[in-house]
Amino acid sequence: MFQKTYYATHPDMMAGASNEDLRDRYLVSDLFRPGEIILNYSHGERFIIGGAVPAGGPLALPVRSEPPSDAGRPLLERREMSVVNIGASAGTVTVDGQALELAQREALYIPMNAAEVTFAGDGARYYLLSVPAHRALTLHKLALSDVVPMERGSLETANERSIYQLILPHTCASASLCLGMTILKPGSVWNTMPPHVHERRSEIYLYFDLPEDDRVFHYMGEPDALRHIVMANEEVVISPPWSVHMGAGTRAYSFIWAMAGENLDYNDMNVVDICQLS
Ligand SMILES: O=C(O)C(=O)C[C@H](O)C(=O)CO
Ligand SMILES: [Zn+2]
Repeated sequence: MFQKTYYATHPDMMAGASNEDLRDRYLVSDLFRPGEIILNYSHGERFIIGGAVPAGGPLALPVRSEPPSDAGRPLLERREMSVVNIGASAGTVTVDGQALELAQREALYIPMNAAEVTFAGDGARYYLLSVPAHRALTLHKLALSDVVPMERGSLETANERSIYQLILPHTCASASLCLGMTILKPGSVWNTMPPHVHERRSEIYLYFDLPEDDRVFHYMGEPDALRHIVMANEEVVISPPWSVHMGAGTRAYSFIWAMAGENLDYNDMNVVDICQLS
């Protein structure tokens, strides 16, 4: 059922890790294949990280195949899910018979216990994230215009950006999942600068809106032992709780950040001074 399983890691492994080791453990590629739903499994917060591209016909979220006692049960029986349409065209997501149109950059929160979820629309590209949940909340569609963005950074420091908090307690109730989209202004390339760590949550970044020949240099690791992974458009990186997560692109781009863990407090983070990085 899963393209790949990503295991939880200890920061000690970073010192001896080659670039290939880092890519193998933290980079999630090949998520968006026409006509398929691709799902990956991370032991960090038990995130499912996926993509659905319904070219040629609707796609249905698969049912569980393991363990045998769960076989055939809905994937979301004990999970919640977010869906963001990063494609150029609108599409329709149907949840237990309720059809919702998602325009470009619109998001959907699907509560625990949804049994049948289908994805439709040529030109739509759905980014999927799911984490375990302990209660069923409300199906909720979110547009960027529904939230007041946090304006951060400046053009002078090449990090001027708008942070849209889409799934957080003040915008959309969830059991454990937090999600937002950050859009860099033209001429700005740095995200999350100065960076931070949050010991009580893991975070997942999907970089998109990046031309094919451009790249984002994503920095990770403990603040005094930074490493980087070179990332292309529509690739995902997993950030363990002990790692900073920040990047500089060869031009402006957008990214979707998502977290899960101990709490839903966006501000539960330790900001690191730039001069502490090495
Ligand atoms: O550009 C930023 O700064 C971000 O978008 C940071 C993320 O929201 C984040 O890391 C939240 O923990
Ligand atoms: Zn963060």
